[in-house]
Amino acid sequence: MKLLKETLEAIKPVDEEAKKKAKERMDNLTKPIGSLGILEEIAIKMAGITGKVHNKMEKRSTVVMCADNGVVEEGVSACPQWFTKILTENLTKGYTGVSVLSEFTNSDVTTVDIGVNTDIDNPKVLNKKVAYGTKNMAKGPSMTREEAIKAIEVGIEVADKLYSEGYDILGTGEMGIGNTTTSAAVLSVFSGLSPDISCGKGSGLTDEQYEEKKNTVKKAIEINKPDKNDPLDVISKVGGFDIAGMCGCFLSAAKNRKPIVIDGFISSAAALCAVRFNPLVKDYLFPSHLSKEPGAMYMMEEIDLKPMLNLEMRLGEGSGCPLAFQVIDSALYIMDNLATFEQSTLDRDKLIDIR
Ligand SMILES: Cc1cc2ncn([C@H]3O[C@H](COP(=O)(O)O)[C@@H](O)[C@H]3O)c2cc1C
Ligand SMILES: O=C(O)c1cccnc1
Repeated sequence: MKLLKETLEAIKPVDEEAKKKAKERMDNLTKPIGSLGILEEIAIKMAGITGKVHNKMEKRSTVVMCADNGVVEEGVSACPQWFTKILTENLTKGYTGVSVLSEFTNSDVTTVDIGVNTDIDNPKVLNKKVAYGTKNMAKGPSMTREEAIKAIEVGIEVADKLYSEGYDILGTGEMGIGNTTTSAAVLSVFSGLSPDISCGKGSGLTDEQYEEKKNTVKKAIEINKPDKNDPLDVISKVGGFDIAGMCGCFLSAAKNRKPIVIDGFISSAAALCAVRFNPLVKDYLFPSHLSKEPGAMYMMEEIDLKPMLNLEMRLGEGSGCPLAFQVIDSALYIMDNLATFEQSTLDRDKLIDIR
């Protein structure tokens, strides 16, 4: 609990003065004011985080938290549970979507076993196992409160270490069969939305299985009665080790005054938990894309953030993060390189601000 407590206490607001200076420069670049939309917002937000108008995000990694979910025994995923272990190992071999996109975008993947239900003997997988999978949340809490704290602290430790090694920006991803079910439960608890709305078909379900998935989430919430005002209670009762670990990464980013990227539905569930721990965390988060999982839109609304892309992706793994790194690079490059009105010998006063 010490690390979590210290981390939460160390989170401070972003640098508003730097944001103001960044906005002034952005509005003085040769373009109609606000015309580069979210790219402008990204560059200004980054200034608030780093305290500098000009920024470069050269060293980047997507941290993939891998864990099994006991709720899989309710038949909430079409995929067998053992897929988790194989897919976790595949992350280190370059066989997954996030691996390929990371290679393409010159970024790393950090694979963490935070709770896969079998041992993984692979030096490229960080062994941070809290337990061999969670319990079935449809029958009782996913994990103990102590395990939830431990898993969040694993996430804080992993991200703290990466930032201290010189990573400029991190992304968050996951691997764990059944984790769209836990994420839907987290969303329903915090938002009050019915599981009929928060649940999607995840990696694929028949209509009949989909109905069962909704019933399972309803049952999990009914049995456990998570307290929406206590994120630790929500994570331990209806969350997963992957969600807890990613939540820890978000908290670490805010503590270290570093940027961090949200991927899809599951990563957003973890971001929502982090924001509920401390609302200041939001200013350190960059949502990459709007997942096609239907609950993703509500997740974004709940966190109150706007994703930068909509590519109708629904893969998870952190696959949106390497793409977001490219968009962020573009935004920062604009800030550095677009000519000012003065350089362009144009008169800014002739423009009308329609934002
Ligand atoms: C081959 C394959 C690769 C994946 N990569 C990510 N996921 C995604 O699907 C899983 C969640 O979906 P559900 O809740 O329906 O089980 C997670 O592992 C997530 O990362 C995958 C799923 C599959 C099948
Ligand atoms: O958006 C996601 O993260 C997602 C959606 C479906 C399946 N797995 C992950």
